Amino acid sequence: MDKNKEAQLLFEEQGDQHLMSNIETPMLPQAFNISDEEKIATIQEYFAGIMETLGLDLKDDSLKGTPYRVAKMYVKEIFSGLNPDNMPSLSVFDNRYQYGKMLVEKNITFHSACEHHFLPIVGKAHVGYISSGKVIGLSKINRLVEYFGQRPQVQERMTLQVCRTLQEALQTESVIVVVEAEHLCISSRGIKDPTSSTVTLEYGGEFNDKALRESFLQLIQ
Ligand SMILES: Nc1nc2c(ncn2[C@@H]2O[C@H](COP(=O)(O)OP(=O)(O)OP(=O)(O)O)[C@@H](O)[C@H]2O)c(=O)[nH]1
Ligand SMILES: [Zn+2]
Repeated sequence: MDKNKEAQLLFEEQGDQHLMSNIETPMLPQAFNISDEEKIATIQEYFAGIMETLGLDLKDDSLKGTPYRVAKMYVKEIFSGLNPDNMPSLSVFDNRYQYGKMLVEKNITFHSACEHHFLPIVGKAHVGYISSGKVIGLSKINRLVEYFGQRPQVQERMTLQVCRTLQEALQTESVIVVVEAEHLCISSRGIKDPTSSTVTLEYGGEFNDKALRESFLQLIQ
């Protein structure tokens, strides 16, 4: 069956339920059994192939280290969020502060990469939550955004991943996440629009209330 037809039938059957439940980055199970060093060695080889195919002379002093440099950067830096070992530990503790209103961590700068073109996504995330008894170390929110950013991503999935993980850690549905970002695949190639940006949001619990959502949006302006 034609792929579009298949997707349409699935959508008619399940509404957007299947979209919401499928927020994990699609991964091969064997990926978790390969060490970082093995991944770097393999990627280095393939990347050298890409450079050679482009006609670059890998004997050149400036180019010869590039395959290793790129491989190390992929595994240890810009795609390090594919390795669950790098998931930040989210220190959550009891809310002893008697603080019951919304907490906002805003303007969290992050870098990611678009999974369609492997070009940078650069943006800011804004996160709010209302404690149901648990609070989280502030920097852990920034670390979580960074972790999910360090993967090939689509912005919609990243937004949901941050929101769901915080909801689980804080044991409350009352979390809101707004992500605004520039996609270099839009600004620097293809349509080459340097002024547009992409905004996504996800929320639950008390943020289903329009007035509360609006006061969050006002705070992040
Ligand atoms: N929904 C969504 N789309 C994205 C994201 N990042 C990039 N894209 C889009 O993914 C699409 C891939 O489209 P294709 O037609 O397969 O690729 P392409 O020929 O390079 O498309 P152009 O970018 O229009 O030149 C493009 O429209 C991108 O703008 C994202 O985070 N979310
Ligand atoms: Zn892209």
